Amino acid sequence: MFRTFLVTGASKGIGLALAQRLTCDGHRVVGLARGPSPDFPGELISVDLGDGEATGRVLADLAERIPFDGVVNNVGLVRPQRLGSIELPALDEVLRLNLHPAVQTAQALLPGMKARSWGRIVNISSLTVLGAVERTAYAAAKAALVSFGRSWALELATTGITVNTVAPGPTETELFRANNPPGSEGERRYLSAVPMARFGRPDEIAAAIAFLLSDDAGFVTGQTIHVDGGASIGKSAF
Ligand SMILES: NC(=O)c1ccc[n+]([C@@H]2O[C@H](COP(=O)([O-])OP(=O)(O)OC[C@H]3O[C@@H](n4cnc5c(N)ncnc54)[C@H](O)[C@@H]3O)[C@@H](O)[C@H]2O)c1
Repeated sequence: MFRTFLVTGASKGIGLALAQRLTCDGHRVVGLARGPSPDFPGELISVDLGDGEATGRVLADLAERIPFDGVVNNVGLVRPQRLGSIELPALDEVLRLNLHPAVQTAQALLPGMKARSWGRIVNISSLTVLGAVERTAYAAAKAALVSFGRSWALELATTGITVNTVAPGPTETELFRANNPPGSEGERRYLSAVPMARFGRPDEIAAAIAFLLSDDAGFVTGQTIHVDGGASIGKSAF
């Protein structure tokens, strides 16, 4: 069955790879991002998801004109800060951009999904929920997304709407490279944490999300899938 999905942060990286994958599978994808992308395969709407009012207006319009079957809350922001020099406005900015749009999209699309008794919400978390150097705000926000998913899954359990989380490990995207340039200490640290000894590709993360959006995943809810080359189980000492 072909569906219609909304993807936030869709112009690059994991969001773009997901849009391409879903389109290849025959689905319709509407994306939200700050800027245009020549590679985006569907309707890409320009909005700053950090602007709650503008986001609310865009979502109200979309929910009215398009019967969405699901949403992938993919937009995210990292501002590396070490304990001792954490600035509260930056902490708030990271928490807000990772969390507010997820609540807004879920709430905007919920009435339509409930009316059709079918829906999918997938939140994109991160390996850093396990703890990561200089990632206080980011890791906390990503842990909150896992928690959102479990609470929403329970609230919606009898509605036909599932809610799940994908937690990528280090993945070759602009966001990852901006914080961990080639040859940096960060790159070395992340690589050494992945038993498969390589970074993920955006299409590998997209494949796990596509599964959770599918009819095949109809009995899966409240779960977190780690797509991280084994990083979340760690390297065996034996
Ligand atoms: N790349 C990794 O290693 C990695 C690891 C774990 C989790 N993640 C998570 O995966 C998700 C996608 O990350 P990515 O690496 O593909 O990022 P990316 O920087 O490559 O892409 C981010 C996307 O978000 C959009 N975006 C950013 N700020 C926005 C704003 N204020 N308003 C609207 N759109 C905005 C950008 O336009 C872009 O489309 C994020 O939630 C990130 O935290 C990434």
